[in-house]
Amino acid sequence: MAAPPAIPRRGLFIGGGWREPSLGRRLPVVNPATEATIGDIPAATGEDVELAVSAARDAFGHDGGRHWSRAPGAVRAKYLKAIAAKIKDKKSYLALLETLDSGKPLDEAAGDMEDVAACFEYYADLAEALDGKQRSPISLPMENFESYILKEPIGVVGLITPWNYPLLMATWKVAPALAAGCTAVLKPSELASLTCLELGGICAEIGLPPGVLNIITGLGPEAGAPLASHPHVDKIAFTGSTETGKRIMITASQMVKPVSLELGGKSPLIVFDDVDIDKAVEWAMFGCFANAGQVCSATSRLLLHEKIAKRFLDRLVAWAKSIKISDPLEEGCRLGSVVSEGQYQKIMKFISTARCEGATILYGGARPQHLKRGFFIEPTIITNVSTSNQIWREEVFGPVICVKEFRTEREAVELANNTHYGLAGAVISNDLERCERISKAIQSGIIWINCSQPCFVQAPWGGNKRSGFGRELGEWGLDNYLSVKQVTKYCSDEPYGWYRPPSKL
Ligand SMILES: NC(=O)c1ccc[n+]([C@@H]2O[C@H](COP(=O)([O-])OP(=O)(O)OC[C@H]3O[C@@H](n4cnc5c(N)ncnc54)[C@H](O)[C@@H]3O)[C@@H](O)[C@H]2O)c1
Ligand SMILES: C[N+](C)(C)CC=O
Repeated sequence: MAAPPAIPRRGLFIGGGWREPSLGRRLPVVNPATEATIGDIPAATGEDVELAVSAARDAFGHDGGRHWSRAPGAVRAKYLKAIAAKIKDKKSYLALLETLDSGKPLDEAAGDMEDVAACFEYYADLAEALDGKQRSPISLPMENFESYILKEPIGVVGLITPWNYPLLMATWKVAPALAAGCTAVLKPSELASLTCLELGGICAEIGLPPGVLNIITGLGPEAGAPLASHPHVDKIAFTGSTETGKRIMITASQMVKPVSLELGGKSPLIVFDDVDIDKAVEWAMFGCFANAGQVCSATSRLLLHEKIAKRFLDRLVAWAKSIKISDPLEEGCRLGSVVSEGQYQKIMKFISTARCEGATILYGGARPQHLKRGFFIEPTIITNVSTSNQIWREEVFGPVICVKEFRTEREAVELANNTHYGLAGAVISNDLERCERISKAIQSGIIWINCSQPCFVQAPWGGNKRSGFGRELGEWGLDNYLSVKQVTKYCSDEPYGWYRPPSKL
């Protein structure tokens, strides 16, 4: 087992340096796998938000934007590549910090750090390519006019992120925002901020111009809300719960401020009767038990064809029993703790409500007996679920899967769409035409065929319905931070000729 590193004591990262929070307050960092307090983070308030936004605004306009916002994309790409290189150098250390902070298995945290570096590299390439996309001409129906497009950074952006993939979710916003030429204030979740603060250290090491990225930690209402409502923040990009997303949208609407929202989900996985059962079971497990089910796109509603349901569930229970649940630093751990005591209590309440509403806890539903401390929950499989049950309707954000059977393809699609959410969906079948039909019929932003959860930086990510709007990743992720300006030129020597010239006296 890897030896835990000392937790660095960081300040807020503002204007390229570290600052103590204005009110001098700090929040404890608790390792959810041991319940021990291992450090603390600064608790920013409105005063700190002011400083961070002002630093970002100065950096945006500094020297007429020549050093950042109006610099060639190739200049910004150099910094993004340098950040990626540092992330790679520090991968093991950052993964350890992420695990200690969030409870996720060390193998998963290491994978996240690889994805973080890849995301910075990807947006470095898009920043470079942006230069070639400037002044792209628009074809017009009148020859005495010429028009072209400028893609400009939106300005100062507020980036508010959750705890489930702390550095990765921050990177999905920071990398494209910086690639576009924006300057940013990042507010990570108070439940897991350590690696985001380390990103501040990396920015200082590589010499990112001061104020281009500012990182303020603290509570949502105290640090996130003033950022969302700040009149000098030009856009808010938010990932988190649907409830907080609604609040952000209301606040932003007062200033007609653009928002992009990546919110919760309750995604379906449909399994037909023509599949290799063990292969499908593994995807069902990965779809809902990876990261202890704390995944926005978790396929937490499992729809099984009635012909295979019994066999499938027997195998699912057998596979679930074999998951190594342990301290997330232990080698081979596949289920760590959930992020906090609050999240543990919330998940347990979902399970007890499911039981009270008549559902069956087929497997799990409790703390694993061999782990006396830490916020661990067994992988939990719930059957006899009705579509009116809370466990069917609401996002649990824990290692809990609920199951229903279906007879026909139509019934499967109806059940899949029986949700206010629309982030993702998955189908497993050997009939690829059927998979294509279902891909079109499910109302969500992402569909997986014969798998669940793989995520690539090149492909768009985002939801429909109450899972939010806007798309991150890929070129769509860059567009989130660009404003499109039309420039139209009159290019004839002739007068326009709409009005008669005044008669000469
Ligand atoms: N769609 C996606 O891509 C995606 C990805 C990851 C997580 N999520 C969702 O995130 C949720 C879990 O994350 P969470 O518990 O951190 O969500 P949350 O909404 O509680 O918090 C998210 C962030 O918002 C901040 N915040 C809280 N109240 C605020 C306020 N009033 N004003 C401004 N900021 C405020 C928090 O401090 C945190 O930084 C789940 O619903 C999950 O599905 C979605
Ligand atoms: C796509 N993923 C799993 C990294 C983030 C969603 O919570």
